[in-house]
Amino acid sequence: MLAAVAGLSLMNVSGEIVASSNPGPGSFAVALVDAIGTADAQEIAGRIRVAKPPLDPRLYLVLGPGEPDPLRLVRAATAGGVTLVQWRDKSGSTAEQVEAVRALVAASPVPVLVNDRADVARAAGAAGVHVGHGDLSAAEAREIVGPAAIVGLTIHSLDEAVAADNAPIDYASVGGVFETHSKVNPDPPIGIDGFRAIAGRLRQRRPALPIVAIAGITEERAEALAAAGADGIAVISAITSSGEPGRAAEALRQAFARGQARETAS
Ligand SMILES: Cc1ncc(COP(=O)(O)OP(=O)(O)O)c(N)n1
Ligand SMILES: Cc1nc(C(=O)O)sc1CCOP(=O)(O)O
Ligand SMILES: [Mg+2]
Repeated sequence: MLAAVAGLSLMNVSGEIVASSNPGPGSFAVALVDAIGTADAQEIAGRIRVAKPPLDPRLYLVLGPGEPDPLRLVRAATAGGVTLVQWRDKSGSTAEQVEAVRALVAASPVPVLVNDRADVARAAGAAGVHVGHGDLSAAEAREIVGPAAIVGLTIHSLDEAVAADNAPIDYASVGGVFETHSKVNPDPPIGIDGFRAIAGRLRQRRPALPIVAIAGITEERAEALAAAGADGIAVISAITSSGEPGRAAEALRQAFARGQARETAS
């Protein structure tokens, strides 16, 4: 697969280089063969344009090996409206994580990201990786997963927002907005006002960066966060503990859409 992509990229970029010198129709083919034969690897690499998987962060489900049937959960939740999935395994071996993520990628109709482990994301063919304070930096994660992958970054404070100004990321996740029982969050919840302040600082420098909110998000809070300008909500328990993941996802999506409508109207 990689060899096929490399070969096609070499052909495409060589074709662009030759076309830019306006050769006549009779000499294009010869010039193309010459360009391929003398191609400079660095120049080709620098000219390749890569398409990222589309990122729709509206309803982001985070789940891990504690779920009794992760694939079934993801199928139901995505049918209900989950737009992005993250595998978050804080203790499994590398081999276990790669196996789990490969299965998830095959089962999920939406992009799957891997928490913390850029190496696992790459090995398992995931769409990208999510990192936070104390993990690989965003730049290090990007080095591993490459330019076509999605890299997400947790932001817990205004200082972290400032530090992220030049980080090579595709979205930021701001939290912990409310108290959560799904992980130990040492800092007090930032609340909706804290979310607004951090999102505002991130958007000063990067107005187009998608920003999701995380921690303790329920249906009611989903609406309030959308109205406060969130591009998405990331949840664990609101879906995994609901008993009906498809319905829970639908309700969260509807609540989020109501909040977005309020934001647009204001
Ligand atoms: C979408 C999303 N947002 C935040 C986090 C938390 O990341 P991090 O701070 O690195 O903590 P761990 O999840 O690694 O314990 C996340 N995973 N996903
Ligand atoms: C994985 C994670 N990160 C958080 C952060 O604040 O950085 S909160 C969190 C768990 C969110 O789970 P729930 O939706 O059940 O509260
Ligand atoms: Mg992490």
